[in-house]
Amino acid sequence: MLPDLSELRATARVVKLPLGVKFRGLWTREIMLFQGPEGWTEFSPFVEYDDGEASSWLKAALEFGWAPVPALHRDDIQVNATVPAVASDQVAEVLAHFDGCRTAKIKVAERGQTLADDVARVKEVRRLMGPEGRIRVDANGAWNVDEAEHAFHAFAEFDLEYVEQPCSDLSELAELRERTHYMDILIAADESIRKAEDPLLVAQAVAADVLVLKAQPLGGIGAVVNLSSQVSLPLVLSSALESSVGIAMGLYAAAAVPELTYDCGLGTAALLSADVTTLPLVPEGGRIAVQRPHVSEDLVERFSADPDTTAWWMERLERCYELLQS
Ligand SMILES: O=C(O)CCC(=O)c1ccccc1C(=O)O
Ligand SMILES: [Mg+2]
Repeated sequence: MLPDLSELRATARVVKLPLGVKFRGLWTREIMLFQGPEGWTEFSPFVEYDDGEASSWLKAALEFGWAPVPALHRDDIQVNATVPAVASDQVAEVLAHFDGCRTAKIKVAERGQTLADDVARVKEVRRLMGPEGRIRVDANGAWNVDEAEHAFHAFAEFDLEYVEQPCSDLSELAELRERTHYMDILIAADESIRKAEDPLLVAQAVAADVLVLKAQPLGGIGAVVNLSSQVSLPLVLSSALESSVGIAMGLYAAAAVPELTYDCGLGTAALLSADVTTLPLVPEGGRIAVQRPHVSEDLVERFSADPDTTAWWMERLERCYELLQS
């Protein structure tokens, strides 16, 4: 049962949060928040996503605000530092926001940059973290198979934990995996899962070694738990660059899956330069406790979006709500 649209409209708030560094081409993050009986919840599909895709994010938001969370297997989550595609001389400053994280995920293959830029950034992370640091990279599907294979060789000396979404298509991932098998670098699927009609089919294809799951795009914590029970590959719960409210949804999803072998990508509130709580859910000692943040009305007010942006989100909410009802 969905809450009434009138109830959603009455509690909906739209905020625009600034980022400390550019991420995914963005300097600000637009987010709609609701207050349900279970607490604050977040609806924040990126603005360019169509209503079909965005409606899964709404389903997730309504579940987190209006339904109790499932049974939990742990009360804190080990998270990775997330390093955007910054210049190598900015890496130390970014890592400083991720207290105690033993794992770092580095964005690579950003448009307008070269493989040499990526290698320099990865090299700097390895230098700062030392040999024990666990380092993964995320190409967001930007390479073709040849480019990806070339990049794997360029990264060979850095002892990567895995490469996330090196190519966009599942068939490319499968071919790359076969070609580079001998190198012992694992491949993780992210967009392949979160943009799929049926994530289960993707999970079962022999194209990846690790699955990246995001609660909002997959339709919520229940959907993540359901998927986790049907796959045997290791899972990494990750954020979609949310406020601490959306991060909380990810933390509960990570706590609700039976097994976690890798650190989760849920430290990204550290990339925001403002949040809707005075106690952001950022890593301490490499971990974040599973909890809902205390949302500050003052901060919601201070970072409220302008009326046109708010109206645009209200209309998006109505269209997505209608899709969920049909
Ligand atoms: O996994 C992480 O470390 C952080 C989350 C992240 O990278 C991300 C955040 C927003 C949108 C896409 C992605 C992604 O993993 O590609
Ligand atoms: Mg990714």
